[in-house]
Amino acid sequence: MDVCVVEMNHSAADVNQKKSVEITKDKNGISQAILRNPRGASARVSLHGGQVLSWKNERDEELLFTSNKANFKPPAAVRGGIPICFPQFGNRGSLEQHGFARNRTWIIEDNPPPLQSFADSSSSDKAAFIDLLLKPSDDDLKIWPHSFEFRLRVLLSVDGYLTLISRIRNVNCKPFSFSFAYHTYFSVSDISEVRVEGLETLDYLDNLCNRERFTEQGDALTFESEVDRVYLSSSDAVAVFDHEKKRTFVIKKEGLPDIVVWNPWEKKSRVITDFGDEEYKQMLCVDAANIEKPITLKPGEEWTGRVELSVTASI
Ligand SMILES: O=P(O)(O)OC[C@H]1O[C@H](O)[C@H](O)[C@@H](O)[C@@H]1O
Repeated sequence: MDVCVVEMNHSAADVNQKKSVEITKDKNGISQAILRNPRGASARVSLHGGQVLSWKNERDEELLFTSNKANFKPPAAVRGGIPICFPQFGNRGSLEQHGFARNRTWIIEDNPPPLQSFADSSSSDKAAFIDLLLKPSDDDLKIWPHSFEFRLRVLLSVDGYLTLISRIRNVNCKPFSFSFAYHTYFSVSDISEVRVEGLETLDYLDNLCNRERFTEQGDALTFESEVDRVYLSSSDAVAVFDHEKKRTFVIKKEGLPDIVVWNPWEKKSRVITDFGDEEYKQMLCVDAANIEKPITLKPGEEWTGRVELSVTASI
């Protein structure tokens, strides 16, 4: 990777914060922010899509999946990491699949409006973080005629937790509605060794059955074929257990009632051009999302949706 260090101009008078964030360019010339914590964990966020492309623990192990066939050149969406789905999820609307936010170039915002502080480990005081901003272009307004400001903070805590906080403000003179997802590709050892807990007894919409509504019957979700579901109104914590890697991901969320679970399995993999045939084994998407009931913002209103990802060793 070609690295070109650019001086940041954070107004926050926090020297440690400045040291822990480096702005570089990738080999396609796209700016990216590298966040580091004192224990050696890191995260990499591309301005293309405002997309987290890497999250590593303190042993330098990658925790997110990115396809070997991913296309990193804009305006293609990058297959892996954490694409942002906004203002549409999937093909539930007239826009391109998953909306346009993941295909746009975001900017770094040096002085965003203050965020409410969180009392937990993701407190910005001790973390490395970057603030990004997306506003619609004139062309965007032609396909989605709603002025918005989308602020994304990506934050790596001292514990290595990765937190994404999205704030979407209506700066228009009429209301608008949108759907949203943090489309998170977790790296797993082998999908057949993975189970997801926290979804039991929930209703879900099955995208493989025309979004028909079913109720989850199992104690845990395991994988033997393609899964593409939107679990509705889940609790605010869901866990992904990876037996082989002895690793557990915990997804905690606020303002995001739904959870999408997706693995394309073998047959679907073959028709996705930026995805290797066998790569489905190494990934699982578990998205904190708001899909079933779109969010409506009146003029001047702001919505916040937050996800915190952590990883622990499991026995
Ligand atoms: O191929 P993409 O546009 O990135 O979408 C990848 C997947 O995203 C979500 O998980 C949807 O539920 C799936 O139906 C879709 O296949």
